[in-house]
Amino acid sequence: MTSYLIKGARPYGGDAVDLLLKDGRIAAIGESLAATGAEVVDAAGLIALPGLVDLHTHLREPGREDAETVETGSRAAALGGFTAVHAMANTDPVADTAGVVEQVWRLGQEAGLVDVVPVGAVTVGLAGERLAELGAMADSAARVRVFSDDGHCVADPALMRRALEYVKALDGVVAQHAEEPRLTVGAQMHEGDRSARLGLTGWPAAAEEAIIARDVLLAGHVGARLHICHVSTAGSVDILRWAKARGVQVTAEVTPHHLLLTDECAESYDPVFKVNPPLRTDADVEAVRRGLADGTIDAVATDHAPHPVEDKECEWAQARPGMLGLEQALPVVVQTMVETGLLDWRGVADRMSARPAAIGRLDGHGRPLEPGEPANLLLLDPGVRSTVDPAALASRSRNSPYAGRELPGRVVATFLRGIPTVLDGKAQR
Ligand SMILES: NC(=O)N[C@@H](CC(=O)O)C(=O)O
Ligand SMILES: [Zn+2]
Ligand SMILES: [Zn+2]
Repeated sequence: MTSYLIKGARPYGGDAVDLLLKDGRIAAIGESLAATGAEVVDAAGLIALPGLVDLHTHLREPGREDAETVETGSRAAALGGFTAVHAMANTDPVADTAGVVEQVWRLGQEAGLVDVVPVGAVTVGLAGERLAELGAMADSAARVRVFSDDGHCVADPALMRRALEYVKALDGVVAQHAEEPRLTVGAQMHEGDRSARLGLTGWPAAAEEAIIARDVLLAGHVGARLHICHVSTAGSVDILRWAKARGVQVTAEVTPHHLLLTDECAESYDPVFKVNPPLRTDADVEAVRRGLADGTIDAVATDHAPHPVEDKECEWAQARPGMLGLEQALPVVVQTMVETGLLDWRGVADRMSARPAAIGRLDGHGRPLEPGEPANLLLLDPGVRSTVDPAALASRSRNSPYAGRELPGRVVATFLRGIPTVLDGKAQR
């Protein structure tokens, strides 16, 4: 097995050191380490961070391989600096049995670019009626710990309570797509002055906040872990802060797009900006940034949602919701959280690696850059700014909301258990 000597990298943006990667682990960190047969990687000026962990990725396989596959999504993830991604369950067939989650897990191992960790559906077929085989998925080779009907809300409160009781026994977590469906019938964008003026049906903030309020009460009552997907409103952050202060075991994520973009994007009527939950107001963006900075929101998760051209290059109302995120997640966080002074590099590592790994109960990911730890890490050039070209992305789909935008920071290399999945900005397989 080849070993690698990374020369002159700056762990967490600190002083330059060498890192020796051997047998899948960080063998040594120090000044002027001897190469002794290791392949040398010049990392002068580059920041080293633990490999990123995504709690929320849509890889579309099985069923929509025209939009993405486990392999193409894994490549996009590695290029974004990720070493593990959670693959959402809203595939076709739905990942609601041990058989499907094991298939996705195996495809991830075969691609070999990131650890693909399947999410199991909460209900059979995401239909919201009967619980899926949560225990069988947890006991399978895929070792599922995160359960979600994402794309749909587990709207029935009695079923949600039952799901929380089951996952508690499995040391799992329910990741809720918080959307009260009766309040979002036909919804197209954030409900406010703009939706009224544009003549698009609104998705009120209260549809998200009502479910979060309900579910933190249920999680507190049951004593189970609850995770809130893609938090998008200031009111949601307030409710989470209240619930955490009361000791409820709730965690939450925010997407890169909700940290950067607002409902102003809908003025273009370009469906690339159509997403669930919708892009919100400036005040909401400010609130989710502050919530991420103070830890009320635990993690950044991409909600990478590839869609083929025919589902996105059409009329707004006909378009499917969702946008790409894996390859630009770190640059967006650098722009919105680091360049604004809201997070330092250790904070980025915490919100994009350590905490998501802990929520997903992943061994071997989210660990600090220290000798003896698994060699899952990335090297970032913080000084480079580049303009996003959707045609150059590794994803099979092109629906990036950042097309034509200049963003800071470029992932130069990613290592998975000591082996480069990305070098010189290029995927290694
Ligand atoms: N975010 C989206 O707008 N779409 C997601 C589903 C989801 O995350 O709710 C998708 O699967 O396309
Ligand atoms: Zn969702
Ligand atoms: Zn999603």
